[in-house]
Amino acid sequence: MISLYGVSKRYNERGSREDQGFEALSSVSLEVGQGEIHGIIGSSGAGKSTLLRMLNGLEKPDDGEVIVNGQHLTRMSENSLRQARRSIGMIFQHFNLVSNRTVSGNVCMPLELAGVSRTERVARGLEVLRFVGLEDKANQYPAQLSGGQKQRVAIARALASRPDVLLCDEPTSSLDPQTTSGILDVLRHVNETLGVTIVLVTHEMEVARKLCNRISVMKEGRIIKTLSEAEVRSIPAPKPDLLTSLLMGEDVSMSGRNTSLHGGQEEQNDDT
Ligand SMILES: Nc1ncnc2c1ncn2[C@@H]1O[C@H](COP(=O)(O)OP(=O)(O)OP(=O)(O)O)[C@@H](O)[C@H]1O
Repeated sequence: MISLYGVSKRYNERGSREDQGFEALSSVSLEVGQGEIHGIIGSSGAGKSTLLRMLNGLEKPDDGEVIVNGQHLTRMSENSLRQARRSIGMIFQHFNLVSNRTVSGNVCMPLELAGVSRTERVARGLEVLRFVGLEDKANQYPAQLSGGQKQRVAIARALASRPDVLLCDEPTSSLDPQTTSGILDVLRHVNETLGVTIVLVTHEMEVARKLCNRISVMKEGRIIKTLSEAEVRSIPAPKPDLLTSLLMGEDVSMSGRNTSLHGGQEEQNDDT
């Protein structure tokens, strides 16, 4: 479904000679299968967003090939690339909604740009809003929504064009743990119900662990390891912190033996 072969990207610092630029991606190769949820994880500046932007042609590599759904993005004219992008949705950390448009107006925007008729736009807009559980917010404005609701609208907007691939750039980094959990549920639902292949960039291992089939780890512009499904499943779940436990309505009394704060349940199991 997605293949990168030897992809490199160099950014030239202003005023510098070309050979003094900074290499954001160094010969990156990656295969993502149809229907997979693939995580890209790494510290700040590792090249995660640059890699993700390669997958819809927003960035052009200096070297290498990018093939998405059989289409060679690196060899396309701008016009063909615009067409190809309709089957590749994207969501962002800060949602990127248009503030003076209603929820429905935001969701229908890509369809307007693609020349879809008004009747069809309204029908598809409602369909995707229903899918993310927000049909009752169709006439509200982004400022009237919570962060989690804004991200659901962004997901609905990405789905309106019926994409094969959804690219997610830090989609939960502005959200609290409970809202994050809800957005991960929506993304799983998108993958399982619609068969959409997902590539998720995050710096939070817990987010990647919960959602992804495989996880590629990036460091200094390279993929240094790709964890298999079995390796991802074997990553231990962290013990919930106090805020998460309180938000989930769990018993966090410090006196009880089985408090989730101290992983009491596990201790009891170890004893038996
Ligand atoms: N347009 C650009 N011009 C110059 N340098 C850039 C540009 N875009 C990214 N970079 C640099 O390339 C490197 C990789 O950036 P990128 O945004 O891909 O990293 P990242 O892993 O997504 O980081 P973060 O988690 O902080 O978003 C960084 O050092 C960044 O400063």
